[in-house]
Amino acid sequence: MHIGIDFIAFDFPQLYLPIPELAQNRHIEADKLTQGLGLLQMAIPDVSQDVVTFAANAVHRLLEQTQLTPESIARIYVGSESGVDSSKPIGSYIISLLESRYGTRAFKHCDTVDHTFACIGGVDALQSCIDFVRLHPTQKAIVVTSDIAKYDLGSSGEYTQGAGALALLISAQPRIVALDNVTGIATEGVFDFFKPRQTVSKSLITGANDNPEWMGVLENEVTLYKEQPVFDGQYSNTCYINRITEAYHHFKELRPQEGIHFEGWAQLFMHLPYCFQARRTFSSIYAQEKHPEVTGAEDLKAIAKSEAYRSLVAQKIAPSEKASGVMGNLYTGSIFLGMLSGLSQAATQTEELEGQKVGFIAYGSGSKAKVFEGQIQPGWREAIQAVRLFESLDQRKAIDFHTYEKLHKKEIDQPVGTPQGFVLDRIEKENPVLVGARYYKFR
Ligand SMILES: CC(=O)SCCNC(=O)CCNC(=O)[C@H](O)C(C)(C)COP(=O)(O)OP(=O)(O)OC[C@H]1O[C@@H](n2cnc3c(N)ncnc32)[C@H](O)[C@@H]1OP(=O)(O)O
Repeated sequence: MHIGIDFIAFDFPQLYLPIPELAQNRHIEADKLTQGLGLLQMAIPDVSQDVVTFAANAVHRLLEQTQLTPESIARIYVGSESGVDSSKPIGSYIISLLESRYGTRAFKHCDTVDHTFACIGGVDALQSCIDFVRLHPTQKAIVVTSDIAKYDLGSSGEYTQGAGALALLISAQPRIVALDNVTGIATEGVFDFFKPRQTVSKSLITGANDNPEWMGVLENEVTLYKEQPVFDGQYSNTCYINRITEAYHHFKELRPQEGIHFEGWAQLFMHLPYCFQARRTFSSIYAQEKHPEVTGAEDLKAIAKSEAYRSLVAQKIAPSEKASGVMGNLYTGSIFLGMLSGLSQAATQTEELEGQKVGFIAYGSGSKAKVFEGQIQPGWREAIQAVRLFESLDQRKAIDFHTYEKLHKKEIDQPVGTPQGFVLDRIEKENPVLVGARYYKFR
C-alpha cells in the first residue's frame, strides 16, 4: 500500500522585499546575501494576514482545487511554531473559517490539532497523518504548515525572514509522492533557537496597566511572548549539522542497503531556514560517506568545494532552493516548499521522475532531525503543474525598505496590497470574556 502526498496548495504573502534593498540599508555586502546565502527576495506579510489566514486560505484552495467535500476530510493537522494562542490551536480557527464558506458544522467530525517543534512540526504532523491513513486507507487527511518567520531588525536572521502556508492532501492513492514508514531520528535538548514566554509583574512593565488588551485578564501579571526568536546563528548551524548527520546514520541502520543511500535519491529536500543551508551543511554527510578517512576541517572545506560535490548540489539540491531564494524561511513549510520547488522545475523538463526515490532531511531547533525516503508516483507531473508555484510567485509585488520596516514594527494599519480570501478583521479588546479573540472575514 502506498500512502503519501496526493496534492498541494499554498497561500503566500503577495508582498516581498528585494534582498539588495535590505543589504543596502543595513550596510551589508549584497553579494554576501545573494551569492553567499542565495537570498534574492523575502516574503513579507501584509496588514490583516497572519498564520491563521495563510493556513485557512491554503486549505480552502486545496479543497476547491480537488473538489473534495468537508465530510471527506478526517483530519486537519497543523505544523506551526508561530501560533496566535497558547490554548486554542490554529486548527480550531481553520475549522471555523472554513465553516463560514462550507456551512455551519461542516467539519463537525474532522479531527484537528497543532504540532509544535520549531521547524519540524510540519513533518511530525505529516507522519501522524501518514500513519492514520495507513490504518484507515479509505480516509483522507490534510497537513497544514503555517508560519511567519520574523526576526529582530538588524539581526543576522533578518535577511532570512519569510512567511506562508502549505496544505498537503494525504491519501492512500497519492498522485505525487508515496512516503516510506522508516524514519531515522536524532534528538537533543539544546537552546539554539527558541521563543521564550515569561510571566512578570505588571509593575515591571511600563504602560502595562494602560494596555486594554490585558485589562481584566490578569490582576498583577503580564505574560510576554517573543514573536521573534532568541538564537545563536552559528551554534544553530552546528546543531543542525550534528542532528541531521546523526539522523542520517540512524536511517542507514534502520534501512540497510548496498551502496550510499543519497546516491539513490533523484532529489534531496532538506529544511531550508535560508536558501543555501542544504548545500552548506549536507557536505558533512557527503564527506563521511565518500571520504570517510578525511576528518580535518580544511580537508572537509576542500571536499565541499570539489567538482564532485558541486555537481551533486546542482543535480539533487539546487532545484529545491529556487523558491526559497525568493520566499525566505517558512519554518515548518520550508522543506515542503523545497519539494514543490524541485518537482515544479522537474515537471517543466523532460526528466521522468516516476518510480524514483527522493530523500527528506528535516530539522527543528531545540533540536530534532528526521531522515526518510519517498517514491515519486505516476501522477506527479500533472498534479505539480496544477499547483502553478512559480507562476504565482511571479505575480507578487515588491515593496521598499521604508514600507518593510513599518510593517515589521506594526506601524501601518491598512493593507499595502490587496490580500484576498480570509483576512484578519479585528481582535477583541473590550469584552472581558472574549478579550484577545481574533475575528476574520472573507473577501
Ligand atoms: C533555524 C534553523 O533552522 S537552525 C539552522 C540555521 N540557523 C538560522 O537560520 C538562524 C538565523 N540565521 C542566521 O543567524 C544567519 O543567517 C546564519 C547563521 C544562518 C548565517 O550567518 P552569517 O553570519 O550571515 O553568514 P556566514 O558568515 O556564516 O556565511 C555567509 C556565506 O557568505 C559568504 N560570503 C561572505 N561575503 C561574501 C561576498 N561578498 N560574496 C560572496 N559570498 C560571501 C561566506 O563565505 C559564507 O559562505 P560559505 O561558508 O558557504 O563559504
